Amino acid sequence: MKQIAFDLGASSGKVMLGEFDGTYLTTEVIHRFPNRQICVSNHLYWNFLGIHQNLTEGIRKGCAAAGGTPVSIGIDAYCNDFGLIGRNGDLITQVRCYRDLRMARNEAGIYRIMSRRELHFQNGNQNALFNTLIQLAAMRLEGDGFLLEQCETLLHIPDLLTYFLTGQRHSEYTLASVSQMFQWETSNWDPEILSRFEIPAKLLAPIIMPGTVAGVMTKETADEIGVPRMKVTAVGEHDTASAVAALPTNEPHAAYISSGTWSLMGVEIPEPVIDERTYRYNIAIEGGVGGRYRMLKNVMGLWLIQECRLEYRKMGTTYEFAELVELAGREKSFVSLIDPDDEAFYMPGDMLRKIRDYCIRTGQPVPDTPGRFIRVIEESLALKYRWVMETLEKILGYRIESIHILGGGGKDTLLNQLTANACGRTVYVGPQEAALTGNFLMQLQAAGAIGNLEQGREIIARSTQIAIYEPQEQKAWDEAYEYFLTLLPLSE
Ligand SMILES: C[C@H](O)[C@H](O)[C@@H](O)C(=O)CO
Repeated sequence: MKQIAFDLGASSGKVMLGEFDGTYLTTEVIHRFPNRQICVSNHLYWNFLGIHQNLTEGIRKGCAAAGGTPVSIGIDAYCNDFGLIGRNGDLITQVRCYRDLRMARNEAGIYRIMSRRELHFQNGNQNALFNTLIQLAAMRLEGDGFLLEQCETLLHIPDLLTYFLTGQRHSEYTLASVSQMFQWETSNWDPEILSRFEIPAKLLAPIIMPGTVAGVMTKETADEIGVPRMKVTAVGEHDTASAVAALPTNEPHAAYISSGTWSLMGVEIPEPVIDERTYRYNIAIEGGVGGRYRMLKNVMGLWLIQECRLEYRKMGTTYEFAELVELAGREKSFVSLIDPDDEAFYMPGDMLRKIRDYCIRTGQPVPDTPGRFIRVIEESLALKYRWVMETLEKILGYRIESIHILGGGGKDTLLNQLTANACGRTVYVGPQEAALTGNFLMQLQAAGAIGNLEQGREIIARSTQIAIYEPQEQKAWDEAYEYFLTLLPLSE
């Protein structure tokens, strides 16, 4: 049984062909392309049409490589960003990037409508300016609310791509669950939030669960692409949900780090936990596949390195990611540390200066070579993971036994080892194409090839090479952690 999976990250997209023979899942990347937010007159956008073109290109290549019609295709991407469909079925708005400044410009006004606290207790989502709700509120406050009245449907990126393939308008559950407009009790849109923020309920599409069929490619689209018509399956369309689905274990006390542009560190829980501590530490409760919930914290992640790389490229030197990691590996430990989630690091641009300024502000030596900058970032990320792990342990009341690094960030072998050292836990790395792998699992479930997530995870454990890192140098890391804690804001 062959399937196509499409995964869009904030720095790249990929299409994979997967084949399940009843025991093993084998996968092959058949198309990849770069992705990045585009700044025009101080607004940040995604090149949605380019993304769509790469999807169709990937489907064409996938069908050719499959040597027949694949059973289905599944689409996942980062969350929150959306397009609005007008009365004629067209895409009316550009797809903005979640880092766009319009939310920061309107922050005070937005949280006057409903406070951060009230919002968190309403559905447990993290308070973040990138949430769909906050983007919509900013649109209204900047005078674009008429679009919400006039347009027919809001669709998140994977749902938007599915719509252009099938003509069907749905809101996939895992994406809806992180929009800050979802209600757990009814598994539907939250009428209280919609009314307070004046979001017309008709704008939001019916919710569809992962592992079900979202539609069939229209004849026109199939002809346009030049492929046979095939099913589009709703997978865990939030890439993090798909990545977590691909955990190669059924161990209940394992933590995961979905590692890419962001590092999403968390655990799976059987029921949402929303309390003073999840509010205080801004821990998110998000919907997962297989009836699970994802309790996690966003850590700034490899974005910091991606942005440094870009700075070096602008200055005339192109470093491969692995090259930077190798340079960092040769540097001395714990010269300077940063809080990776300091708000200074959120927006694109000028990352080297921002790190330099942070070190000056906190009285630490200023890094002056690529290796030193990356060392600072990697050690700081590893220490932030420890803070997240300990915070989750306190809230959940159990010890996290192991950490699984999922996604492309697992290629960073230095960070894998530093994570084991900082957290004092065995770190398991893989699958590196976790979102795509989890995407395949939900397609297999929809096709009836697997019965449940546990079974799917056993298949992944059999089919994937998992690298193992054991903790080292515990005493030095404990000391560094003591200092690191002094850098965190008081609420942490
Ligand atoms: C804003 C981020 O995209 C989001 O929190 C994260 O969950 C994600 O989707 C990572 O790709």
